[in-house]
Amino acid sequence: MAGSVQSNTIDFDTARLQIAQPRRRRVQSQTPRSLESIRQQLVSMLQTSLEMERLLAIFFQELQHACPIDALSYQNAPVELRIELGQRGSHSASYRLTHESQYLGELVLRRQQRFEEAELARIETLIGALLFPMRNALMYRDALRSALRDGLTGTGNRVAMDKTLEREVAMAKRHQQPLSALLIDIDHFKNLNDQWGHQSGDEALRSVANAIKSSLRNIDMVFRYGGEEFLVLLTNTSRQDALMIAERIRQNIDSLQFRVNSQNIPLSVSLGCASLHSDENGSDLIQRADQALYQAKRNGRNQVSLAV
Ligand SMILES: Nc1nc2c(ncn2[C@@H]2O[C@H](COP(=O)(O)OP(=O)(O)OP(=O)(O)O)[C@@H](O)[C@H]2O)c(=O)[nH]1
Repeated sequence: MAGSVQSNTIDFDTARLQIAQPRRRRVQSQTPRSLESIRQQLVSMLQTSLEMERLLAIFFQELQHACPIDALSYQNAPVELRIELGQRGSHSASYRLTHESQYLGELVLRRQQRFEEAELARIETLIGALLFPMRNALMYRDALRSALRDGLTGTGNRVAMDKTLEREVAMAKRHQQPLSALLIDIDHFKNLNDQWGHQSGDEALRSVANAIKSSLRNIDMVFRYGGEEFLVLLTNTSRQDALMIAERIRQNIDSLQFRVNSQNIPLSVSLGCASLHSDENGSDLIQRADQALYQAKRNGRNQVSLAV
């Protein structure tokens, strides 16, 4: 049987009205009491978290009492958020969620059977309860991300780095998986600043950060370690593989076309590469990567050095 798509837009202010007047006629003729009690239960459960993943899991679970669905997917491309719950179904109901001019994302509910009109009305009432917590979760996520991000390059900042390093070292030890670190430092960056100005230096930092990010898998993590230094954490990556990745980053930056006033400015980086030993902690790992980086600089720059 062919699937169907039913699309709707849910606006925050409309939803607010809906919450203020929950006994809408079209819903009342169905099962007003039970729907209202499901909604109240949902509202109180949604107050327990500011995490979008958790909110949608609660919504998915509570929605089943009002209208069985097989899958829920949420996507908010501008904030790079995508959450999938359950199995896919051939029929779907889509909702574009907004608050005034703020876009809150797209919600798609799927199941094997077609959605009835009365079911859509129940779903819409419950989505109304989801919008306030969803807006708060997006604000919380945004605040959290800015607190952990370097404003200039969009990479993780030192706070994020310290937290992640500790977590990844613990995970690597628990699962007995390799963990590698790359310390990357731009060569002769002071000259670039002195010759072309601080703003061009900032541009170069952004270009290098982007080149590092695009040389990696999504799960690898990039942090701004200092002024013109970056740290990359490579989960489940052996020493040999880390060396290969380091070399790829070096080449990608070496071949960057970085221009100031239509003049080509050569950019290169030196890299120190280290893999976690079983008896060391995160700062030991970084220290060995730093020593290797120092060696790469001493050996003439624009190269990778592997820690012992
Ligand atoms: N434009 C810009 N420059 C920065 C920033 N943070 C640090 N720097 C500069 O980065 C330069 C680092 O210089 P050095 O540590 O001497 O290193 P280098 O010139 O890259 O030399 P080597 O690392 O030995 O190749 C300094 O001039 C800092 O002022 C920043 O956010 N923006």
